[in-house]
Amino acid sequence: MGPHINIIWHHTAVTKDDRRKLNHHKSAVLWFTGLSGAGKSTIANAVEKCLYEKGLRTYLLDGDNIRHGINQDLGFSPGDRKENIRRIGEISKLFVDAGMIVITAFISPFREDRKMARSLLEGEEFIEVYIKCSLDECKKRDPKGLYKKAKAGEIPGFTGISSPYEEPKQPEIIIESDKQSITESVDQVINYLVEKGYIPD
Ligand SMILES: Nc1ncnc2c1ncn2[C@@H]1O[C@H](COP(=O)(O)OS(=O)(=O)O)[C@@H](OP(=O)(O)O)[C@H]1O
Ligand SMILES: Nc1ncnc2c1ncn2[C@@H]1O[C@H](COP(=O)(O)OP(=O)(O)O)[C@@H](O)[C@H]1O
Repeated sequence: MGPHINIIWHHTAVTKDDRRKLNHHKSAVLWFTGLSGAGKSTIANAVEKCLYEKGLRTYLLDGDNIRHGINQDLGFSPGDRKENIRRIGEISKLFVDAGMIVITAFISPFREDRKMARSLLEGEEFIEVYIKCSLDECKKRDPKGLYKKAKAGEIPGFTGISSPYEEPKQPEIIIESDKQSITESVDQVINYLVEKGYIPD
């Protein structure tokens, strides 16, 4: 018997659908995944700004920021990354329930962990966005100098260098950030949301 044995789900008087109606748009999570330096934060911020300017309700969960707060107890072992992604998945679910468009920007390198995050949400609420960028280009960009440190052996288990990144097999959106501009990437995400009926045109 687990610790949940005497805990019973309480249905709320105001529902997710009620909150979506109030917002005039659907709620979902845009789950960005990709190597360090691929452009997750840059594109996620630009997408959020665009959605905000359209008057839509959004919230951005970004790797570095979350690791300063709720996930400050976690490191980068596979087990800690799994727990990181599980918590982000649960937090995303709460925001989706609140009627918002959530954007997450985490490396989330393991397919199984992303699958678990997807399974927490309903059908079309989880939109996987693969920020595809060659490792060479990420190393060249190295916006935080982390690849340099990893190469010098100063960061153990660094994704792409000494820890694997498992590419998504069937993401809803693929952004090739080493081939397309930030503006093109933002348009691609917005067009997807409009075409699939998440947000009004
Ligand atoms: N070992 C190791 N591997 C990868 N990344 C590392 C590591 N140590 C620190 N960092 C910095 O932490 C950011 C990644 O955190 P995430 O929460 O997105 O990682 S994960 O999804 O749990 O794998 C990552 O941010 P981004 O560069 O924005 O991706 C790095 O700045
Ligand atoms: N086409 C592009 N799309 C996204 N980022 C780009 C692009 N071209 C150059 N960059 C730069 O690459 C870096 C990506 O860093 P960041 O967004 O922090 O990546 P991540 O969050 O994936 O680690 C930024 O300095 C950004 O300005």
